[in-house]
Amino acid sequence: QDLQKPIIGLSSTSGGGTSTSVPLTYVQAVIRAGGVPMILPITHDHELLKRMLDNIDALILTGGEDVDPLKWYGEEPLPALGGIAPRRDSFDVALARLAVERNIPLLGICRGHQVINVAFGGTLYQDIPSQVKDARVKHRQNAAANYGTHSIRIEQNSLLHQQIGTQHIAVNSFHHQAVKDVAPGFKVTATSVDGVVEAMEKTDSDQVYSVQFHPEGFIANDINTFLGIFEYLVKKAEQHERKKKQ
Ligand SMILES: N[C@@H](CCC(=O)NCCCC(=O)O)C(=O)O
Repeated sequence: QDLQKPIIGLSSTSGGGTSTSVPLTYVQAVIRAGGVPMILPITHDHELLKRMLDNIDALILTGGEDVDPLKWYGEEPLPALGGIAPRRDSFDVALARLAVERNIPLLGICRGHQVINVAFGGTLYQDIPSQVKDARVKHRQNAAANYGTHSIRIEQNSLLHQQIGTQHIAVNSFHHQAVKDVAPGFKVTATSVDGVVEAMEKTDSDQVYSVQFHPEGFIANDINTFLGIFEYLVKKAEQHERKKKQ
């Protein structure tokens, strides 16, 4: 059949409960990669959630607030924990679990990377500087999103390696939390020199993957080094769309 451009769902943030929004950089990156962006507003209505997933061909969990440690990985909040968004946590975790259950291609970015890890049983460092021994890399950069400030090393033949074609590159960095215990069924595919997890993928799937950095920040500024991360998702979304039509 004639395939239309696949619809890529983007999890939104609620702006304190009075709005639903996604940074424009995610929208621009999806369009550049050949997809149609669709913002998914936060809801706890399971029927609404399912209808949203019926109408997308892939899902991106976007960046934002810290994840509630007590609710999602059983830790008391440390003084260095940042702002949390409980309603968003529940929404994002439900989206991640339903997407995997329904074989919908899934990409997590920054917070989204961390949400995928806790959604499937992993834990987080609540604050890298106060918790990671030898934390000697600045993970909250004071530089534009289109500029890479620290390097990462990528596992050979990982999805990320296939998507961007290199095993060593500088990335942007806007986070103070990180994956600690990797969720069962996932593997680490990139790290920074201080051992912080910078990318993961599901071991029994080729369409569930996540990155701690922000590839969209480069793409929206016409730097296409990381465009392959989004183009791969769009390709998987096209396959999902084709299967839905069969
Ligand atoms: N709160 C977490 C995740 C940080 C994060 O997602 N940063 C990006 C915010 C901008 C955006 O919405 O993309 C942490 O600090 O580790």
